[in-house]
Amino acid sequence: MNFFDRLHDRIRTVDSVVSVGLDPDLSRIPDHLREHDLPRWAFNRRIIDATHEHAAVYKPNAAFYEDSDGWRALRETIAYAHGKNVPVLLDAKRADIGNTTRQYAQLLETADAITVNPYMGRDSLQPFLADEESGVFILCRTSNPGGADLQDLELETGEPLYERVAALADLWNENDNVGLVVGATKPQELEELREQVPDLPFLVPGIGAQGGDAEAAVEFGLANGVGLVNSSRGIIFAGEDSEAQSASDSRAAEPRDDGEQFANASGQAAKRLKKRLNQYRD
Ligand SMILES: O=c1ccn([C@@H]2O[C@H](COP(=O)(O)O)[C@@H](O)[C@H]2O)c(=O)[nH]1
Repeated sequence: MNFFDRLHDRIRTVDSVVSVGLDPDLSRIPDHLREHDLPRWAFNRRIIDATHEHAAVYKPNAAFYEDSDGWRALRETIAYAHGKNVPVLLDAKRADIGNTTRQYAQLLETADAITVNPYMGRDSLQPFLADEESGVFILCRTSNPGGADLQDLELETGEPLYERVAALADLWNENDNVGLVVGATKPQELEELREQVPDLPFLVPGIGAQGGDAEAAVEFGLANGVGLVNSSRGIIFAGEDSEAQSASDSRAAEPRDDGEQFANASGQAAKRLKKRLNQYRD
């Protein structure tokens, strides 16, 4: 079954378009998990237990796993997410010349979908595009301020570069497996791109910590009800405040702190986000 059909089913099952970003910054993982063999895996497992009922996908960003323990943690994380029936979109932003990009495409043997960088052109994406079962999200108009440096450049036709990327992505979508990455910090561009490519689902990052527009993310991010709105730090580190509060409470009174409030807080944050985004769904 094609990735977007699987995603459609998942969205319907959990009534959610929330992509839970698994970016386990080691400096922010709760202290009591640091003694584990693989702290990032210990952290992610608890986050998955707490959030899976609200997750349309998990989106680990490869940047947080690019070392030997990290790759082990990522493998465990993906297998565990699959055990909960949640697809995994690996935010890896890959692509390279032919033989190298074929190596990168092997990432799709474990993940269900991947983000790729279109800068090197079609041949650099070919092995991803050819994988009919997997989803391929092409960076189009990213959420960061510097995204304008190249993506907004006006071509000789008058269109900005990101619109050309969208047009090419539409052309390359021969296997119905292509989506676009468009930041929630760019609501106007989201709207224009939705009009330009009505059938391509978007992955929309940039709400929460980056201050993007959640309503526009839903209104324009979904194609025929399928698309994803991502939050990473806003969900997985939602417990940082409550951990601090609980530490000061336990100094003041007695009690118990099993150190797991961060997971409960992430579950609550995912549930709240799902509810908020669902207000804007048809
Ligand atoms: O344009 C883009 C493309 C990717 N990202 C990634 O999404 C998450 C966002 O994290 P938050 O903590 O919710 O801000 C992160 O992995 C980014 O690398 C993006 O933000 N913008």
